[in-house]
Amino acid sequence: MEFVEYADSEMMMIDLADRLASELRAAIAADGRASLAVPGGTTPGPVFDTLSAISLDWDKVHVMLTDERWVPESSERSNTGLLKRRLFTGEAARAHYLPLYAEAECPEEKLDELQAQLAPHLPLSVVLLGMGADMHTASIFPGADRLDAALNGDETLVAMRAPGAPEPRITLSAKVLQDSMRRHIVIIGAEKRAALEKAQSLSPEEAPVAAVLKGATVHWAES
Ligand SMILES: O=C(O)[C@H](O)[C@@H](O)[C@H](O)[C@H](O)COP(=O)(O)O
Repeated sequence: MEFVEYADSEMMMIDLADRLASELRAAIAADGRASLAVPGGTTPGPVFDTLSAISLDWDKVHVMLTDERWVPESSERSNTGLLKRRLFTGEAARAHYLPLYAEAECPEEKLDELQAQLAPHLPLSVVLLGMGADMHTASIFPGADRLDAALNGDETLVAMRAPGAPEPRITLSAKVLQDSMRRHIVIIGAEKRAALEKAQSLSPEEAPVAAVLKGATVHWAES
């Protein structure tokens, strides 16, 4: 694991966007196309703002979420809504979106359909992840109902219900995340830095982010 510390989060977001763009260009040069997975939540918005303005062959890029809350796009909690507002605009409007949500009461009803859409775009070329102070990443939460399947199973997508998550989640499995050789984790603040340090000595069951640290680059700023 590489740890990169920045003087402030603004510099971090710009540098991270540039790195992601470079890695997407490299994947396109090597394979003729690229696939990118990004998180939702409150941290990555500024990365998307910068990345969306960068010129590259976005029409050769397929983008998916690392995880989604099982809510319609119109919900303010929708990660899809976040991407459509802040990533799929400007240059990146030409990218192709692979959804992790479809209209249904619960994610289990749509798992097969959604997984089939993702399959042609795996392994992922580039992955950006967030992390919670509880050391979850994507929607792989400690104490979640299908934590073992998400950490140790062969499924691409796992439906999760976790203590503290207001709605059902759907998440890429640790296997899918580990299969990407270009993996970045972006965190802000002293609490998350301490949680990341703690996670390095815990099991993935206790600290799910531990399952994706090997080979990852962690980007951190105090604020
Ligand atoms: O749906 C989500 O919330 C994200 O996809 C999730 O994986 C996020 O990366 C962590 O929960 C950290 O969230 P913050 O960046 O808001 O702290």
